[in-house]
Amino acid sequence: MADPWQRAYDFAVEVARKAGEEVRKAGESEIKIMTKSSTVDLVTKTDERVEKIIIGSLKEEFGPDAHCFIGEESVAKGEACILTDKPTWIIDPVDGTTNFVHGFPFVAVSIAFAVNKELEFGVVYSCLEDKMYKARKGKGAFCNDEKIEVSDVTAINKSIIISEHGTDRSPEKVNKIFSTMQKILCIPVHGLRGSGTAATNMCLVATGAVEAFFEIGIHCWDIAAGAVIVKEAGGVLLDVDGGPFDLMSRRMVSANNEVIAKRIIKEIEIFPAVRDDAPVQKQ
Ligand SMILES: O=P(O)(O)OC[C@@]1(O)O[C@H](CO)[C@@H](O)[C@@H]1O
Ligand SMILES: [Mg+2]
Repeated sequence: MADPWQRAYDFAVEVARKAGEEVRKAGESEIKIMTKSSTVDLVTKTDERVEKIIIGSLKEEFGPDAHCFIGEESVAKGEACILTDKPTWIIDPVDGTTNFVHGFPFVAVSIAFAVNKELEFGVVYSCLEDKMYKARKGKGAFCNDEKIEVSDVTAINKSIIISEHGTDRSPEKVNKIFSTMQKILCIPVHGLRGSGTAATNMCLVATGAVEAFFEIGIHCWDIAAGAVIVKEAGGVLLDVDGGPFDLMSRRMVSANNEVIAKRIIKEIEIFPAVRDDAPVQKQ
């Protein structure tokens, strides 16, 4: 049977490339920085403009009401962040906005597509490196059209692990994050890393450059596309407590295999994160 979402998948790759070109160009001129949830949660006009370009292109191609959208900047402006059974695009126009404003060379456009709450495909365009990562459910994962696979390492002490520290700098959370990192570092692992973009971090798991990436505090738009890419590259996704991965929970361990994932999970100090789909508190 023909793949019902092939056209959408191919179009997502085109749109991600176009969006990434916009981000790349915008990085060459002066960037006006604004903030969102805290003084270190940065956003720029480029994030907003590129999200509009992506959603506008998808609506033009598939019809204005055919699909639903969850976009980082639309949610920041008050749109709902609820994943239903309807075909839904999950978009982060600039993953790694802090990197973007500083010229730190990892910035990604992340576009995923879910139907019946199941991720069908994901596209991550690491636009400064010009690397197009993509994966379609059941059809493997690719970087610039070359098949990619997770590493086959099962020894945690031969691994590189990625985590990030996020934009919530409350001392209790920062303490838990660094305490977890310290424990993992002292297992010891070969190294700890962080690119500053969850989407790119997941692609690094998918290519086998690192064994795992975990984080509490990420959003669905940071990881939806990467989740398909990791899985299709042969990796695993789990919750930070070892339970099943839940896209809206803001907690995730992605790894090359369950042995590595479960060894990391032993060390993770869990702290609360408000779900992406939690009802918005009225003031
Ligand atoms: O706002 P942005 O640039 O899309 O989010 C960037 C980001 O670094 O924030 C998360 C929280 O630490 C990351 O892992 C995520 O990818
Ligand atoms: Mg992001």
